[in-house]
Order: sequence, then C-alpha cells, then structure tokens
Amino acid sequence: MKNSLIIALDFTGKEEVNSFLSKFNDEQLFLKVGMELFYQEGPRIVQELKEKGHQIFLDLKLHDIPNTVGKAMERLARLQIDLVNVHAAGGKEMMERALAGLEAGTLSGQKRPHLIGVTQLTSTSEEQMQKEQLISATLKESVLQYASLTKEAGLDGVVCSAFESEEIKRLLGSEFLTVTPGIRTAADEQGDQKRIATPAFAKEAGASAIVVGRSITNDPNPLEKYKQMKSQWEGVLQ
Ligand SMILES: O=c1ccn([C@@H]2O[C@H](COP(=O)(O)O)[C@@H](O)[C@H]2O)c(=O)[nH]1
Repeated sequence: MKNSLIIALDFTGKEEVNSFLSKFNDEQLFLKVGMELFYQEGPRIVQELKEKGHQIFLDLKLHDIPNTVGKAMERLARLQIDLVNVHAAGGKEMMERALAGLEAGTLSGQKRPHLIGVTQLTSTSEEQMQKEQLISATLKESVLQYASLTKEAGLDGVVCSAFESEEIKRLLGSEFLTVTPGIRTAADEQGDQKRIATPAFAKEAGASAIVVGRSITNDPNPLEKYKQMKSQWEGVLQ
C-alpha cells in the first residue's frame, strides 16, 4: 500500500476499463474504483480486477448513520479489497462502526482492508469551506481535526491533499497513512481540483500514496504518462 501510485478508473463501464488496461501489458496495478464505475458495474467489476491481480482502492466515501455504515462495510469486506474509505465528517462513532463492520466482514485468513477517512475533499478551497460549511478555522486546521478524529476512531489513515500530508505525519505518526489525490504534472489541466500538487511534491511531503485520474486516463499515451508520473513519484528524475 505504501508508496503506491493509484490510478483512478473513472470510466463509465467495463468496456472502457478493459480498453484502458489493455495498454498496460499485464502490469499489476493499484486501481481505484469509484462511484461512477461501481454504480454502473456493481461488485463484479471489483472481483474481475482482483482476479487479474490488481490491488483495489474502493472509493465509495461512505457517510451515513453509524449502523448503516457498519453494516455496509461488513458487505464490502467480502469483496477482499485492499483499501476503502468513509467521510470523516460522519463522526467518530460512525468511523468506529465502519471499522468494526470491516473487521466482522473480513473472512478468516484474509487481511482486513485498510480503512481511511476523507478529510476535506481536494476539490474544496479554504474560501469555499469557510463560506459553505460555516467552518471558521483554516483549511489545514479542519483537515488536521478530521485526521485526529480518524486516528482516535482507530482507522489507518486519511485522504487529504499533499499540502497537509507532512503536518499529519508529524502530528499522528509516520505509520498513519496519507493518501493524496489532486495530483497533476505542471502541464496538466487542473479541472475541478483546488489543492493540486505534483508527484514530486507529494513525495517530499511524505505522502503514503498518490491517486491519479485524468492526468493518466485522458492522456493519448496513458502508459507513458503513468511511467513518467511514477518515476517522478519514486524520485527518479525524467
Ligand atoms: O479528496 C478527494 C477524494 C477523492 N478524490 C478522487 O480521486 C480522483 C482524482 O481524479 P483526478 O482526475 O486525478 O482529479 C477522483 O476519482 C476523485 O473521486 C479526489 O479527487 N479528492
């Protein structure tokens, strides 16, 4: 899990996924299945990708009452995913129940999937957060508060931007995972993301893993772009 570059498979269906993955010459990847793909294809897509030897981050960002999230996590654990998440804004009790559900659903002999909490989405700016969520703290303070709550609930780490990773590791320990989306090279379009950083910046900030979607999936040569970003992430200059 640590030091992974996770590719976000934000596609409308299985055909698009297969056509994208065919360019990777059977390379074993860490793939993120999000709402768009999961709602279209259902749990079967996760099973198919696992059967091909890929690791899976199931990014469904659960956020509901503790009982519902706990029960849902118990079901998701059966998919033998590697990483899954909830919104930290759901609260400590909800996160504790999510973890308990995941543990209860993990089959004996299998490893429990890592569970992380989303802090503030990387598409949120400080100004938006303060105006729309009526939070008067700085964005970093809000992220750190959610990260602390996530750790208190016993989770393995958080989703945050690369800008908060270093501080989270300093406060909560180097083993606490920071998974950072909003990753772009200098040439890429920002799109709807607000807190973007390069793979090299994320590495410098001690991020545990980076999540890259459109920079790779929209590139005319996704394999080359993947290799380029991976080598920047791994600290090999290109
Ligand atoms: O705070 C968050 C949490 C999740 N994401 C997800 O990561 C990818 C990023 O895609 P890009 O195309 O590289 O912007 C996407 O699937 C999001 O759902 C995030 O961006 N920020």
